Amino acid sequence: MHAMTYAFGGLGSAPIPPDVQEHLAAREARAPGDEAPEDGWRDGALELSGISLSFGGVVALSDIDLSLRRGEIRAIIGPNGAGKSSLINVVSGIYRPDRGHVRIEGKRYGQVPTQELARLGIARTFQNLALFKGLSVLDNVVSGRAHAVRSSFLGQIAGVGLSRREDADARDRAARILEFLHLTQVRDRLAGTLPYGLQKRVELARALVAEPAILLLDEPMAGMTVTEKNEMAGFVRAARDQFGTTVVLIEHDIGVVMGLSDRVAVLDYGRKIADGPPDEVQRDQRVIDAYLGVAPENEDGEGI
Ligand SMILES: Nc1ncnc2c1ncn2[C@@H]1O[C@H](COP(=O)(O)OP(=O)(O)OP(=O)(O)O)[C@@H](O)[C@H]1O
Repeated sequence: MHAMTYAFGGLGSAPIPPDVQEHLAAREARAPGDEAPEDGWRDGALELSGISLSFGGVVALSDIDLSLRRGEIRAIIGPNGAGKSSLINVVSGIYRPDRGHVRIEGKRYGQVPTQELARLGIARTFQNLALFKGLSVLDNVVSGRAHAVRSSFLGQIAGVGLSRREDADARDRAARILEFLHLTQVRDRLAGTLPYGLQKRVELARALVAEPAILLLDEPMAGMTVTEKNEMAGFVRAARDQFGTTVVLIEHDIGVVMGLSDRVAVLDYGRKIADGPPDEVQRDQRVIDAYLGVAPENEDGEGI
């Protein structure tokens, strides 16, 4: 059998370490339905049913249903204030919906227990950078393993209370994720000194080192140059391809969204107005009216 490799379509490749191969094999071996299905639950990674959420008189989300297949990249798009971040905040347990529930791997929650997010297999990045700017890139990424070690993160940074085995394991995994995301060269730099695009990539590394089944990305390409966006899109796709991660992506750059996503859900004033493959969604008149503003095809019939 040939060795598994990380492939980046033109960005190079690296061998997949044995423990990651084991992780992938275990995930593949898990039969659909192993997660104690409840009333009609099938083989999805994440499901939102009838989610409604208001802030005072402002309706942020209205009766949202959303079902994610394992390993899909699912974009959530829509105008400013449409409810995209609120949706991610419901999935990550920051907001409790007024109505509806979230199912993660078949288990149903009125409010997702946010302190147990990592244990539930969910990691997220934030719209605004949330790195420890005064720590090295490596230590930032190691902090993404905090859920997996017994000692506290502060103890870990201080080098106190962390078993040598835990420390070695966390650093080893962090180093491999840094290699996966082509960040090895900057691993000892203070995170706050890196260019913005690289800091966003370090955030992705910190989320991925937790080996999440579901990755929530809130505008991971905001403020990036075109080149940085393309690189980031390549890394998100590579993570999905290599680890089977299910990705929820909030992104305003329609070109990136349409090129990267398997399916796209569109929100407008808290309602879901479309949900389907990119080519279908970008031709939906309601989506054009509410968000895209222009027809997706130019006179030559080429897509955007
Ligand atoms: N914590 C909050 N308190 C009060 N109102 C809120 C809160 N969070 C969101 N909202 C309101 O809910 C609505 C949806 O906001 P949300 O941030 O989810 O939209 P969005 O689609 O992510 O927007 P953007 O693209 O600008 O980030 C908006 O009207 C917003 O003002």
